[in-house]
Amino acid sequence: MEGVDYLADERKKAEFDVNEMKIVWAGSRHNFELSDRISKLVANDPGFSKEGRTMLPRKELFKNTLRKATYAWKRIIELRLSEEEAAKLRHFVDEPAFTDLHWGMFIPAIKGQGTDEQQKKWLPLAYKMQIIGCYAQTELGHGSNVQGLETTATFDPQTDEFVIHSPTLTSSKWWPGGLGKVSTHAVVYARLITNGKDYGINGFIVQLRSLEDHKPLPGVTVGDIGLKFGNGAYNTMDNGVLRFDHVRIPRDQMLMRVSQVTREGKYVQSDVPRQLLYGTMVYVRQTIVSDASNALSRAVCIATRYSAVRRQFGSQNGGQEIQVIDYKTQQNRLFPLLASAYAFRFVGEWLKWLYTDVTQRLQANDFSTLPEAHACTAGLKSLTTTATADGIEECRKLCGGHGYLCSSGLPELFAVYVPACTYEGDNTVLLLQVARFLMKTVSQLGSGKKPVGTIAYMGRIEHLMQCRSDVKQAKDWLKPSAVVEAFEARAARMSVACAQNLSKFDNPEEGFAELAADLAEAAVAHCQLIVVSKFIEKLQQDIPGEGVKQQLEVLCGIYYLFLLHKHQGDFLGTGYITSKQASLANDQLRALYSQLRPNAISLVDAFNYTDHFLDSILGRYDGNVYPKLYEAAWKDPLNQSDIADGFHEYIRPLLKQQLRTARL
Ligand SMILES: CCCCCCCC/C=C\CCCCCCCCCCCC(=O)SCCNC(=O)CCNC(=O)[C@H](O)C(C)(C)COP(=O)(O)OP(=O)(O)OC[C@H]1O[C@@H](n2cnc3c(N)ncnc32)[C@H](O)[C@@H]1OP(=O)(O)O
Ligand SMILES: Cc1cc2nc3c(=O)[nH]c(=O)nc-3n(C[C@H](O)[C@H](O)[C@H](O)COP(=O)(O)OP(=O)(O)OC[C@H]3O[C@@H](n4cnc5c(N)ncnc54)[C@H](O)[C@@H]3O)c2cc1C
Repeated sequence: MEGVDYLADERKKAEFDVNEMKIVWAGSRHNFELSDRISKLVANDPGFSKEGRTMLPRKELFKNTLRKATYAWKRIIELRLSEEEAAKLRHFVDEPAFTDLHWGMFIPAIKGQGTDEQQKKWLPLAYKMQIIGCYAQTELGHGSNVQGLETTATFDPQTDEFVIHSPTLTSSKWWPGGLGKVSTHAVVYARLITNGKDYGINGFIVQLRSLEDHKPLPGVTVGDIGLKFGNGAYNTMDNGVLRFDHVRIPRDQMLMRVSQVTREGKYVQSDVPRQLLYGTMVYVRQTIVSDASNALSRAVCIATRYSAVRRQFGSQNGGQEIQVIDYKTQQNRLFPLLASAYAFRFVGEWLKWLYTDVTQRLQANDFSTLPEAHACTAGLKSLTTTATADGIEECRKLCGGHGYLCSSGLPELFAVYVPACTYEGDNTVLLLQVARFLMKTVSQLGSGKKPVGTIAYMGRIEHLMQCRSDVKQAKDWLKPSAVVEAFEARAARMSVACAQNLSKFDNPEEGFAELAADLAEAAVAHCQLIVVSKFIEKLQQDIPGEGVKQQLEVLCGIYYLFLLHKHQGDFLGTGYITSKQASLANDQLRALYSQLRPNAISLVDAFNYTDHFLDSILGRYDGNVYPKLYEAAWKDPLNQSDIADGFHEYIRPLLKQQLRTARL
């Protein structure tokens, strides 16, 4: 029945002010109002309908995305939306498109690596979308190893140009989003060669297609790399392949903030660190951390609502069966994911602050916090995307058979999300970057250099190496100081153990390669400590709204106690807790699940997602799942006729043959 709220009883159980929680989730009242307004604007516009998306063949799917992306741009202009509003609109349109890379990487690369003059020339064109750009770094043969890229940019002093060339098959650019069929320009990363000397990787703005007829320019071979994982999903994006045959560009299209080549061909290194060339990746990794909470909360919202609607077993005297959300096993799989969505939200907010801070420092030529910013963005990108991709898949399983239907929204969400574990840095490769940072920190402990920021705990290494948990009863695990010390001691001990093992090798690089798996685990421990600490710090702020803070405390407790339970081998193995204390942590975790249960539906309502954005029958706000599932099945193209196409060709002869056999 339309108009009935099947989750109304669940909503009545809430012990907190949901509207205030919506503001906490959004980060501020301003953000809430902005998201609320723009998400409704998109949901109510038929131009942004998602109907039938997963059924479309690739060419139609792609054309439909072009239509939507350009329609979004038209609306942005007509409504005179600000940059912030436009970004929100693209987010709620909810379909990966070339515009993600244009706004998300091409423009930031020019901003971060271009000189003032270059920014003045290129940014106005890009902001008006008079040129469309992508970020062409990865090649067929190399992605993670940026120093191993093979494309060359050789300076020709005769003509004052760079010659961009793909010398081998493996040097073909491969993967850039928006490249395959749309971009007119790219920031291309290539080896800079001048006066016969190779100066390593640099960025260059290269025009690829004519602005008149969109044909590839002479010397440019460009196309799409082919179908990717899942129905619909990331196939809306034209990830591309690109080869250059001695393509000439003016010298001033080398991005020259980090280093320059003079008219005479002299290479000049600025006094900014070379790592700034990687600045766009730091920026995007930070946005990916914020996006993790979007994707995970979306899956959790679907699984939580459906778990309250779905009933199995336990009917007493002909009454209703039990809601599956009341099974402790369901809670133990679902509630830590709900808690993780909130945890990633808050660590994402903090990381945004850290990124803004490092950017301001860089502008003032203070490069001191760059290594920490790199370690935090790399590590948290790895941690949150791994947990989110795994979490979306767990949510699908939490919805039983119906989770496997595309109409649940979960298969497509997973297919779109899972490459986040690979793009913008493979998650293992990124953890090893964090491990290098940790090993460097440990090796400098005796030097008098005081560790600061997220690594400050290493400054208390002597205490952290020998302290023991003083937890005596389950509720002691609710004390923030007990928890932070536990996570600090675990992270510090794992790092120190790695450093001690590394010192046994004559060649440190050989040692690092041999111990890589342990090092990656130490990096995970460090990153989990950051997430836990930032959640606890959030709770120390003034949080208005009846019961809001209490709910966040429950979620925070679930987040860290679940981690403690899952990784208890680390906590026990490093000797910080006893098996009795581990068992008390588990008792407390179960108690928190019971506290969370009546609030579960309202905690996912606080994400304030429209049904359009969720695009899931199982996650509908009103919980009216079964009639809508039934209705959706009949919309499948297979059900357009009672007799399937192919019946006469294949099934009928088979049945006839069986009839003949039966007669024999
Ligand atoms: C129903 C469902 C529908 C749903 C629809 C949903 C629709 C949603 C819509 C949109 C979704 C939004 C999601 C976002 C969209 C994102 C789009 C995808 C974009 C992807 C783009 C890319 O992938 S671009 C390519 C990225 N490539 C990489 O990341 C490569 C990884 N490799 C590296 O980063 C590095 O090379 C390395 C870190 C591995 C280092 O290598 P190496 O050891 O060789 O080091 P170097 O010699 O180069 O340098 C060593 C030195 O530098 C320090 N360092 C390294 N990196 C950095 C850095 N970034 N910043 C600062 N410093 C750095 C390093 O620590 C070393 O320092 P030392 O002091 O010398 O130790
Ligand atoms: C959907 C999608 C969109 C993308 N968009 C873009 C884009 O717009 N622009 C762009 O330039 N690129 C893009 N990429 C490319 C992406 O950035 C790379 O795929 C990514 O950086 C991983 O590199 P790789 O493919 O070389 O993986 P590899 O490095 O080949 O990884 C393969 C395996 O080797 C392991 N491995 C590699 N090195 C090490 C090591 N040192 N130690 C231990 N293990 C190691 C990895 O953990 C992994 O298991 C995109 C990729 C995808 C999937």
